[in-house]
Amino acid sequence: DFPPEDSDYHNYDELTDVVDQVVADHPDLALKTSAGTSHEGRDLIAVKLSANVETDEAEPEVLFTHSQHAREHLTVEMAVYLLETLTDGYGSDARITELLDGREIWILPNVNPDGSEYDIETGSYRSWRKNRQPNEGSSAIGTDLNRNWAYNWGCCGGSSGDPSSITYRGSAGESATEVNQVADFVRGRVVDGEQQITAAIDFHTYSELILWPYGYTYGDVAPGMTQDDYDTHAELGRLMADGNGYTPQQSSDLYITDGSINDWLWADQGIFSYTYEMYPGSESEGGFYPPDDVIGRETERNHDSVLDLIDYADCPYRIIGEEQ
Ligand SMILES: NS(=O)(=O)N[C@@H](Cc1ccccc1)C(=O)O
Ligand SMILES: [Ca+2]
Ligand SMILES: [Zn+2]
Repeated sequence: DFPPEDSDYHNYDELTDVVDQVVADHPDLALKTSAGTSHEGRDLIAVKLSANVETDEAEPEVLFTHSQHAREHLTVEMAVYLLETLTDGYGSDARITELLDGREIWILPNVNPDGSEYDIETGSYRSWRKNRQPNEGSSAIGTDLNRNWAYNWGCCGGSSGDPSSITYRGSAGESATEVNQVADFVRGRVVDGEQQITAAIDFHTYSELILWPYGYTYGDVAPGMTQDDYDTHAELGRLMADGNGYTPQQSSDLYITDGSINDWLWADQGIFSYTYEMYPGSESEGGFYPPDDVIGRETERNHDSVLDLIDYADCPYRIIGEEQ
């Protein structure tokens, strides 16, 4: 479990309890389903939020994923914040009500539960990042989920081929159990040939950044990314950064990565895709393990920015004045 001084963080069982409570309190707005099972057998929880949640309505869909990286526990708290705020606010907050009436929101609050539990199981943090899947021919455990997505996998020096590296890309795209199953979940949202999810945020810590694709190349435009596509990503990224004070940039401005979720969501599925690197801005402010007394402030900080993404999900190109 978490160290006693950080008891406000949710371990996997406590997260499950929160999900079950939210669904029990709001059965017309929240539906618990599953994106599959982790390597060690934990449920990859998926929660759908929408008015008339039992019905698959013709409404734009949005995807939020959390905790690809095990030690980035504040991202699970971000999911808890969204689950509670978006349901409790329905009927009282005008903007939340409007968005739940016209959108279908998928929250996957922990896509690497094995890694998260491993990081805290001794009561002292292990700085674990990867999943807990063994690697054939090596004693080193784990794949970096955010280098295992199958668009331009391993193309460009943005990941490692060494199983002991913390950025190990796996043996092939989607070789990681959790990546394969979340990718299947997303592919499952293609209805009559059209991907219903139009926008996504993958939550990480830390550095206070909003990142958009591509990560595999320094170029703004590249195959599958026109100038309009790029400008739309950038303008929506900048709008969201206005709301939370993070720094907006193309992810390759940080460093080149290959096999990231953002590149796959955009290039393979046509989903406008972002990474939020949450608080803190630096190692000196707590790095991957900020104290639990910042959870309330640093999750609420993203309230307006997240609602902006949900708002624009009907047609992200609106933000550059295009219909497309
Ligand atoms: N959370 S982090 O410290 O691992 N940083 C992320 C940053 C990142 C996220 C998405 C695309 C490119 C880069 C990473 O996957 O390296
Ligand atoms: Ca609905
Ligand atoms: Zn991360």
